[in-house]
Amino acid sequence: MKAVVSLNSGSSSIKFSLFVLDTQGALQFSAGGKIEKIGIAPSLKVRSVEGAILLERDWPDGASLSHADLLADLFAWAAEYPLEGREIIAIGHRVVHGGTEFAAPRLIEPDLLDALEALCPLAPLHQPHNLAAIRAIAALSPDLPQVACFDTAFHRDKPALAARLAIPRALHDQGVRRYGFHGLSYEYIARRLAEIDPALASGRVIAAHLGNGASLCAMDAGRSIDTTMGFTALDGLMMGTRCGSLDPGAVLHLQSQMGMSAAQVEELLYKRSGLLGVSGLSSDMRTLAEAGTAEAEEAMDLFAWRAGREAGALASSLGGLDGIVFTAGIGENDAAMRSRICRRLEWLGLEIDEIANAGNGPLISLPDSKVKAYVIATDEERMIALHTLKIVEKAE
Ligand SMILES: Nc1ncnc2c1ncn2[C@@H]1O[C@H](COP(=O)(O)OP(=O)(O)O)[C@@H](O)[C@H]1O
Ligand SMILES: CC(=O)OP(=O)(O)O
Ligand SMILES: [Mg+2]
Repeated sequence: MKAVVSLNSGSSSIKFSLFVLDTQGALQFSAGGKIEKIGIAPSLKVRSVEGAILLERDWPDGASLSHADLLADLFAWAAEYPLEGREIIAIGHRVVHGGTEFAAPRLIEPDLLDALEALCPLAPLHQPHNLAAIRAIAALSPDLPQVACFDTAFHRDKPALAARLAIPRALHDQGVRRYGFHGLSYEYIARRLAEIDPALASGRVIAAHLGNGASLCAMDAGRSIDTTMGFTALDGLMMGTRCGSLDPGAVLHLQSQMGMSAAQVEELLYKRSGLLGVSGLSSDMRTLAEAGTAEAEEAMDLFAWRAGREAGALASSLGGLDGIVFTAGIGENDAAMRSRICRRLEWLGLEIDEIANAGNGPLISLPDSKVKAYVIATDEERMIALHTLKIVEKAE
């Protein structure tokens, strides 16, 4: 039986899935799992389709373990995994930045890898890990087709204004423009919403991907017309360790008046800001929710305030709002944070159903609410597998 593997290296997690092709040619989930809390205390869990735990590991003192260290462990386990007649025909990867050139999934070739390498400075928490995984697999199985699926692709056709930064035109032409990320997640959410609530899916919806990386996407009839991340995945919402939108004057000040180098500013804004920076405690929302300190509380308040503010901006881009969909680690699991954000959107006509919200939905707005709210689990791995299959079938 043919099978496809998806690998999704996020900033704080590595998610992976094995899908098999059924007799109709549809992809069926077979097994998968994730390594989470990378950089804090990583843990790995792999489950079969029946829910049986195939592997569980914890590294309680593993703050120094890198994506590469953990991937090596994962590959060692995967090499022993009994395929039982399943033949892996391709591996698909989430590649966070496709730049101006790559707007659709692509079969990986050495030239492509070199071009994607050049984009590493624009996604330092992601792109190097994405490419390292591709190179590691190419070394282990040089003949296995690998496919790159870009997080930027879903936003490619947004209106020209939403892509432009207010800087000299020549820089836009050189690629300094707003791209947008989390596209595989938004593409999946757009499809799922069309199945769950087709009327809403054809309207004006904000999808809120709230994980360690966090962004919002304004979708008009399922297409991205605006998003909070821009040139890099540093823009927009406050995140686990990233600052989100920041006065560029602050960056100039850090460099010219406080003597920080470009590398130090990069480290500060990508790795020591966001929830971690404001709480002084952790980048992980679960830890903050249990902390009970004033700083942790303020970090969570700021997260909700910023999400409400950016949602207001996207509602303006959409010319109104019919619904909001929460997804990713925080969006799918953190009822208290969803409630805080929804209450900030009451002025748009959103009335949250606190009981449904406490049960994680899927519908978490009251029946008379003018704006609907849903919780929908994202599945970037399935989206990657779908794209990968299409590319390898085309190449055959
Ligand atoms: N049950 C939960 N309750 C609250 N927050 C959660 C829960 N599960 C995961 N999270 C939060 O989700 C975030 C990680 O999201 P995830 O989408 O897995 O990250 P990544 O962006 O690395 O893929 C962390 O802040 C984590 O605390
Ligand atoms: C683009 C991005 O921020 O991804 P992640 O949520 O995996 O960190
Ligand atoms: Mg993510």
